[in-house]
Amino acid sequence: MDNRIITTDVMEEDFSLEGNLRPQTLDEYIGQEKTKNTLKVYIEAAKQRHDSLDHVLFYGPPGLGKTTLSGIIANEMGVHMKVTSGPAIEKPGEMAAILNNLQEGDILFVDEIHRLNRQVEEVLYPAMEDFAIDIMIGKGASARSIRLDLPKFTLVGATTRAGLLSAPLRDRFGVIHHLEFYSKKELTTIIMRSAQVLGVEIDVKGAGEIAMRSRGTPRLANRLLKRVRDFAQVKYDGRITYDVACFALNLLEVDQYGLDKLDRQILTTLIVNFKGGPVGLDTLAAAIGEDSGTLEDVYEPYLLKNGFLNRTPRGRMASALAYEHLGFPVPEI
Ligand SMILES: Nc1ncnc2c1ncn2[C@@H]1O[C@H](COP(=O)(O)OP(=O)(O)OP(=O)(O)O)[C@@H](O)[C@H]1O
Ligand SMILES: [Mg+2]
Repeated sequence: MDNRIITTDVMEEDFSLEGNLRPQTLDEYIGQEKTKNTLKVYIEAAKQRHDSLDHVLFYGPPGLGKTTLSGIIANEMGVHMKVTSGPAIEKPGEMAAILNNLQEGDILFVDEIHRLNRQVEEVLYPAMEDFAIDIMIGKGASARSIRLDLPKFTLVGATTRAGLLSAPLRDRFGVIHHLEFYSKKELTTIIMRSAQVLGVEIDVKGAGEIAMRSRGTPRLANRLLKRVRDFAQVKYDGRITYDVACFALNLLEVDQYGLDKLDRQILTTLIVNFKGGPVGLDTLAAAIGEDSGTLEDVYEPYLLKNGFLNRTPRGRMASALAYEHLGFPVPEI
């Protein structure tokens, strides 16, 4: 169970937040400029032609705004959005029913689209390409397939693992966008906006401090903001300043780089027990009492991306930055 405050998974407390904090229009959506600008053009063009939008695929790490963007597209196009997810649809018939119930121009949002099973996925091929589904009627020798026309709809797919998407499915998306981690400046703007929505007083330095520790991820920025707000309310006068943000985030043990206790434990173990590595994934996982899959998928990516950890053919190694950040002397090479 991943119950760290810095998890990018959706936590229960996020639900009450996500509704109001989700931007509704492209102009309210902060960052991802390239994606935003191209989407703007496609939406405008489709609207001028009174046509539906091309199928869109968003991929990138959790909590960066894929679901949010999909909602914005529906909003800007003035159409309905039906939401489902890869693991939720088990049978081809279920997918056919969903498609059949769409109206002209509607958006079908499929989250975790890489988790659709093969047969369900195959229903999507003709649906995306020809706006039709093939349905089998009858049994045995008299079985035949009939083609059912669908309204022209837009499929918006989201995935955190683009590599797991099959080629035939990927090729049917006209527009593919990779969402990037947000800069500190963008996250600061997002936090200022969220604070306004929540009715919390905050200054730019306070927002900046939360932004710096949010791992480039808006979901996390909003969650940390909410936690810091609680401290501000109980321990201070309710206003979030730099000092209040530092105080609260230090108590939550989320440091200047957004690393938490477990991240630091991984690096410390690597440095102290294994002389900085290289050490195999399994050995390191056993030393910190975690399973190696979780270590690899959940904890490692952020450490790798930010240069605390290096992956070599002989195993994991702590970087000079890791030594410095944790206050160990950097070894001579
Ligand atoms: N560009 C943005 N500006 C402001 N807030 C944002 C932005 N992107 C995301 N958020 C906020 O971050 C939260 C998470 O976004 P969202 O649910 O869209 O992420 P996601 O990429 O779909 O994540 P997952 O992969 O876990 O489904 C939302 O509550 C939303 O309010
Ligand atoms: Mg989502």
